[in-house]
Amino acid sequence: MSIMITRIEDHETRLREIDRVVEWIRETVNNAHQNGVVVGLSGGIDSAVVANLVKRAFPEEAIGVILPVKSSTKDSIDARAVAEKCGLHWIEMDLSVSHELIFDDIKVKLDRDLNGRARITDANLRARLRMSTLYGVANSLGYMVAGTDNAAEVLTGYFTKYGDGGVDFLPIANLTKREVYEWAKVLGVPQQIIDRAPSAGLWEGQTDEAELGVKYDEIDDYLEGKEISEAAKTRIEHLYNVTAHKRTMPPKPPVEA
Ligand SMILES: Nc1ncnc2c1ncn2[C@@H]1O[C@H](COP(=O)(O)OP(=O)(O)OC[C@H]2O[C@@H]([n+]3cccc(C(=O)O)c3)[C@H](O)[C@@H]2O)[C@@H](O)[C@H]1O
Ligand SMILES: Nc1ncnc2c1ncn2[C@@H]1O[C@H](COP(=O)(O)OP(=O)(O)OP(=O)(O)O)[C@@H](O)[C@H]1O
Ligand SMILES: [Mg+2]
Repeated sequence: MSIMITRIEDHETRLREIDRVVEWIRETVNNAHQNGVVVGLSGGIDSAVVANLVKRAFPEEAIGVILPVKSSTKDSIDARAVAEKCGLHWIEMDLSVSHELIFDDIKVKLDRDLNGRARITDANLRARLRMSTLYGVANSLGYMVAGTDNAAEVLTGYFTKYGDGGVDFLPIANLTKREVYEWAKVLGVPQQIIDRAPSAGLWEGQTDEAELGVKYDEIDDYLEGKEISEAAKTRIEHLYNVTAHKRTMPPKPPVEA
C-alpha cells in the first residue's frame, strides 16, 4: 500500500515538474516573439521527451522533423511512432544525398586520405546538416529550435558543436538520463523507444556508452554528487575538460589596453 502511495506521489511530482518546463518553453518562445517550436525527431528517448513537451507547450504550433542520413528505417519508424502517439505534426526529409555530396567533395578537395578522421567527419556533418535543416524550418515558420541535450550530455560535451548542440533552448538540460526515462514514462512515450539503447545513430552500431567510455548511471551519480569509481570520475572530468569550448562562446583576442 505504502509503495503504491509513493508511486502515485512520484508520478504527481513528475507531472508538476513537466508542467513547469512546459510553461517555461511557452514563456521562452513568447518572450522571443516567435510562433512555435521545431524539434528533430530521431526515434531516441531524448527527442521523444522534448517532442511531448513542445506539443504540450504549443499544441498547434509545434513540428517534428525526421532527418535520415543513411539511417536505419527503424529510426524513422520509431520517430513517427513518437510523433503520432503525442499528436505532433511531423515531416521527413532525407539528407543522405546532400550529405554524400558535401562529404565526398571535402575528401576530393582536400586531396588526402582522412584516415582515422573520416568517421567523425562524416558523423558530425550529419549532425550539422540536421541543424541547418531545422533552422530552415524554423526560419520558414517563425519557430525556435528545441535542443534535446540532457544534463549528462552537457556535462560530457557529448554532442556535435553547432550540430545537435546548435539550438535555441535546452528544455531537458537539467535532467539526468535516468530522469529522462522517468519523464518518458509519465509522458507516455512508446515502450519501443524506452527499450532502445541510447545512440547518436551516427554510424552503424554506435552506442553512447561505448563511445563515452563511461555509463550513464555513473554520469548521473556524479551529477547527483554520489560516490562513483575513481576511473569513472577521471573519465567524466576528462570529457568535461576537453569539451569546455563547446559550452562557451568562441574566444576572441583581448582588447588592447
Ligand atoms: N580547445 C578548443 N577550443 C575551441 N575549439 C575547439 C577546441 N578543441 C576543438 N575545437 C573545435 O571543435 C571541433 C570538435 O568538436 P566537434 O566537431 O563537436 O567534434 P567531436 O567532439 O570530436 O565529436 C562529437 C562527439 O559528439 C558525439 N555526438 C554527436 C552528435 C550527437 C550525439 C548524440 O548523442 O546524439 C553525440 C559524437 O558521436 C562525437 O563523439 C574541432 O574540429 C575544432 O573545430
Ligand atoms: N534521424 C534524425 N532525425 C531528426 N533528428 C535527429 C536524427 N538523429 C538525431 N537527431 C537529433 O539529434 C538529437 C541528438 O541525438 P541523441 O541521440 O542525443 O538523442 P535521442 O536520439 O533523442 O536519444 P538517445 O540518447 O536515446 O539516442 C536528437 O535528439 C534529435 O533531435
Ligand atoms: Mg539517439
